[in-house]
Amino acid sequence: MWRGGSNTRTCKRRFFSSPTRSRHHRPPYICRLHSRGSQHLKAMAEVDHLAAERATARFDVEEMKVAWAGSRHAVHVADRMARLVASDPVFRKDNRTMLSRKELFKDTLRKAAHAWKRIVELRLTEEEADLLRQYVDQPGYVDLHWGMFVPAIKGQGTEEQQHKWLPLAYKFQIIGCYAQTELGHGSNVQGLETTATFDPKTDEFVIHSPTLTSSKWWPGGLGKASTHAVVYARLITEGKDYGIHGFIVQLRSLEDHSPLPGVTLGDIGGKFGSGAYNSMDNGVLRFDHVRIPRDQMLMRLSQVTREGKYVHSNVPKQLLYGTMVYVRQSIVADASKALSRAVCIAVRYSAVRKQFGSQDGGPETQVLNYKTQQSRLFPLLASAYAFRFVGDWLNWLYTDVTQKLEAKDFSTLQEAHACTAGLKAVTTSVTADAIEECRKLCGGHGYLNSSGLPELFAVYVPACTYEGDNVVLLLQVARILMKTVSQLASGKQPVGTMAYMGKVQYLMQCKSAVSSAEDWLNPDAIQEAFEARALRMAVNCAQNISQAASQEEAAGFYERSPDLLEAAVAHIQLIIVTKFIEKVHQEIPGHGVKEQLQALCNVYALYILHKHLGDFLATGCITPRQGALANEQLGKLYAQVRPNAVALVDAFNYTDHYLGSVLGRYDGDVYPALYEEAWKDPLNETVVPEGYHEYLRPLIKQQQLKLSRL
Ligand SMILES: CC/C=C\C/C=C\C/C=C\C/C=C\CC/C=C/C(=O)SCCNC(=O)CCNC(=O)[C@H](O)C(C)(C)COP(=O)(O)OP(=O)(O)OC[C@H]1O[C@@H](n2cnc3c(N)ncnc32)[C@H](O)[C@@H]1OP(=O)(O)O
Ligand SMILES: Cc1cc2nc3c(=O)[nH]c(=O)nc-3n(C[C@H](O)[C@H](O)[C@H](O)COP(=O)(O)OP(=O)(O)OC[C@H]3O[C@@H](n4cnc5c(N)ncnc54)[C@H](O)[C@@H]3O)c2cc1C
Repeated sequence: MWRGGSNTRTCKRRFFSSPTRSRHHRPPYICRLHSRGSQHLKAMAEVDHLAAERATARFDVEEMKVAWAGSRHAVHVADRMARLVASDPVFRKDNRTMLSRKELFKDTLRKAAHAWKRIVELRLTEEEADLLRQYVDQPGYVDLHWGMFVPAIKGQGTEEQQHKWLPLAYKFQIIGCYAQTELGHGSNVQGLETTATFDPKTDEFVIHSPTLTSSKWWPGGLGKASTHAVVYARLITEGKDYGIHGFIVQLRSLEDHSPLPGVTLGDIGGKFGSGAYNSMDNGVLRFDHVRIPRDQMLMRLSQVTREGKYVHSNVPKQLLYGTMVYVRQSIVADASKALSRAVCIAVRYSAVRKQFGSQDGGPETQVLNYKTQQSRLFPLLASAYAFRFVGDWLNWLYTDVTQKLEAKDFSTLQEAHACTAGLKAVTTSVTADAIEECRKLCGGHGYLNSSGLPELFAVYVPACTYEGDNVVLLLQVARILMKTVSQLASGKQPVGTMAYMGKVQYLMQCKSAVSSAEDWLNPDAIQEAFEARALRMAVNCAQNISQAASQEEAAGFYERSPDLLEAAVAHIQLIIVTKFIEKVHQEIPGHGVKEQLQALCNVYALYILHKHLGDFLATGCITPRQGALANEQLGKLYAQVRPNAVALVDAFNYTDHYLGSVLGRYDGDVYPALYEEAWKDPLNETVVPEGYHEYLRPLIKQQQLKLSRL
């Protein structure tokens, strides 16, 4: 009966109804856990398997938390919001990868509604509410509502339009998304096909999808949740096409959520990975001559009059792309969060995990002590800090540019575009690769969903594509670099992050003075090498483009685009290194904090130098011997980081709930957690699997019969 009987009865039922039998069949460790109950679990949680690691830290972790978060206030608020989420059962997420798409989506709606309820009940500030949503940690329509719909109206709507629409959005009386990308075009915004044709007879725009490829495709929150969208379409009036503009369009009834007449919409289907980004309803949308009032065109930058006359305000057209610039800078800030989560898991687990080295019966070696593990992991730890600080700086730049734009000063628009596009591209590419590297650093267990790493990777990796494909964005940076190089001859001094190019005479011929490994600890030596490499790569590209005299400049750019990509990366890496060096030069309170950040800054810079040694050598910035010295110094820095590694990831201040990883647990008690987690899998709900009677038993019986006939 037990073995051959119903296989749908659950283990849980059996365990409680027949303890003797269940104990016999249940894995021994689980029996022990259950018999001792929560008291035993609590006692286990009090054991800190990483205590010895924490004791070796040579700096004040609490002060490092402040340096990471930006202020004592930021640590405090983040702490409070993280705990609020972690202690609320509605925000449970450990079962997420086992939910079907429909269950996952409903769970997302539930969490979003509950988060909103808590935000209102507790009267949370905007800062607190943003953090609460971050710690809920499940992509959903609210990200696009707050992250793109509201900013698009703020940035491109007139005062009047903001007055009308923002209060509705703030109170969730409407839910909005950002509908730009189409089936046929994403990167090429100017190639979008949806039309918005003005009809002066009725004072309306007619929104239409003329082709299959003009179907809106990808917008998050569109598929099932949004009632409204900011739709990007070609504005046509008086028979003329004025290019892409934004329009607020209602999609669904506010009574029963059904699509409005002429609107066809739905979800575009399952995406990469289990759980992961499948909580988001990325959607498809088609319009069949849908009419909207004229005042639903976002009219801050340009207007259409009652008579149908097109009027463009005296502002750069690129302001239309403002929402993307805003989100790109947020994505840079987000990169350090995703990367630090992965690194936190990999560092803690590497300190717990032991392999080899106990021939004489002594303890095995912690894998974190292997030099190869350190050389793969510590640069990622350093990158997490580097991205954090460059993200803070980018946020400052964005705020500064926004204030200048308000005052009709457009001089820094190009700088904002180059920095947001380039940093978005580099930080997301590195982070996506780093999460996968952290998975490998955790060996086999990293491949389990319960490690948290597969889901983190699957959620994160589309960041390399959305908000601008990374290659397309780097080519934008390259174009600006080429423009800057070409202006050098005319004596125009570059500004902002391009200012170093003004030292062209010096940087084109300078030779590094480094003569010992320690010399690479000098920030001036690092800065000079990175500046010379970036400038020489850009100038080489510019020369190669202009030398192809038979070609148009655009054709030369096209031909040289792989090299241009590398020049853009070099320029962006220089910005990251520079901002890290500037951060370390500041006053940083707390015992040993500055020293640790100094070490991480050097790790970051010398790791990039080592990894891209070819660039540095090919451009003649340093000699092979100096390259070898940099690598020698890097090894010494890893040894310096080693005793501080666990404390450096503790400084991220992540709760176990937010990390969502049995390998990254704060207490390092990894093995019981892994073991317990396995038994939660739906496959383990029955001892005999579904399908046994259909497929396994007949197979085995058939073979037994054959054997018995022999
Ligand atoms: C929702 C997020 C919430 C919170 C954020 C927090 C964290 C984020 C976490 C998760 C994100 C969650 C979900 C993701 C949602 C994703 C949304 C999307 O993907 S929306 C769609 C995004 N689409 C794109 O990014 C398209 C990319 N393409 C472009 O931007 C343009 O087509 C491109 C710049 C490539 C080309 O533009 P084009 O007009 O064709 O011109 P050209 O290259 O010739 O340039 C002309 C001129 O303009 C300058 N320029 C270009 N862009 C900008 C800009 N943005 N700002 C300023 N200036 C710009 C360019 O340099 C050139 O100048 P010159 O004439 O040479 O001087
Ligand atoms: C998870 C996710 C969420 C999204 N959310 C939204 C949303 O909310 N709203 C929205 O409007 N959109 C959204 N998007 C769409 C996203 O913005 C686009 O997918 C993105 O801009 C890339 O465009 P594409 O898909 O057209 O890529 P393509 O441009 O077709 O890229 C394909 C390949 O061509 C290469 N390529 C393209 N152009 C060039 C060039 N000029 N030079 C060299 N190589 C080139 C790219 O590097 C890439 O390798 C989302 C996408 C994803 C994946």
